[in-house]
Amino acid sequence: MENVLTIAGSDNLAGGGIQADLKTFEELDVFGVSALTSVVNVVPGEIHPHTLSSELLAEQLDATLSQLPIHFAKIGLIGSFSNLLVIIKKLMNTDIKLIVDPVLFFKEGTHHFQKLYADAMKSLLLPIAYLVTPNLEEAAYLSDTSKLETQSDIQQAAQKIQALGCPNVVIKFGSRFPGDTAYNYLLTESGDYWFDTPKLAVTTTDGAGCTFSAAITALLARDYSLVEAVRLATRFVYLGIQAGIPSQSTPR
Ligand SMILES: Nc1ncnc2c1ncn2[C@@H]1O[C@H](COP(=O)(O)OP(=O)(O)O)[C@@H](O)[C@H]1O
Ligand SMILES: Cc1ncc(COP(=O)(O)O)c(N)n1
Repeated sequence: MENVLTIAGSDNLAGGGIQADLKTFEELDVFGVSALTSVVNVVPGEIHPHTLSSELLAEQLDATLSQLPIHFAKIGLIGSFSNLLVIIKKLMNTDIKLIVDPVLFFKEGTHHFQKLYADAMKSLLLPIAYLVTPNLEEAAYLSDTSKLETQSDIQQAAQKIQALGCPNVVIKFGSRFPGDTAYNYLLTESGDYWFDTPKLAVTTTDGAGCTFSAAITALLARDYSLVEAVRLATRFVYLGIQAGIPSQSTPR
């Protein structure tokens, strides 16, 4: 069984974050290991992140990478500029493929946006990543585009993000795009692909993005092609949302 690493935050409700990643890895038959960047409390309408020190993150990465062969790592909430630098330092000269879920904008609630760290993600992390999986707001930020309203806007944004140095880009426009269909758009160096499912009229989408990128990571580690991994991950997330349990504060 392949080992797969997630570098992410803890989500107290376990819809997203490291909990979602490890559960997804388990479900998809890879052995998940973790490096925790932060502890997040999701309270109604707000995200309260408590970021761990970069020394602690570095120690976790050293301990894991020195003991286990890892070929794929998923990066979720990083939490600070100094944590981002640690991740780059520890992973840049390895052959580990990095799947980056930017986690700059949460649908679970508002939180303080760190521009220094978001910009460093563009200039330092994406050039060493294999795949980046932004949601609609993150795609707008990373591509410096003010409005993503049509499918052609999404294609152009993906090209701009690819030009930052990351060969593969999937833009998720599930919850934030009007209409009855949830789309994922994949741009690779050899072609582009659309994946769609009906949009579910439910509120159980917390953690959908984390689960999506964790599923792609697990499937890549199991030797699926990128296109097949995105196709299966789209279906996996759809079934997960359908089976989701609403929290008491979520309107039904
Ligand atoms: N209402 C929905 N119905 C069906 N699928 C959805 C819905 N909302 C999100 N998804 C799926 O969840 C994934 C994550 O989308 P989204 O919620 O936009 O991103 P994030 O969780 O990163 O903010 C998408 O790829 C999409 O396939
Ligand atoms: C620690 C942490 N990281 C990320 C998310 C966002 O999850 P998503 O964008 O998948 O809804 C979350 N809720 N908690």
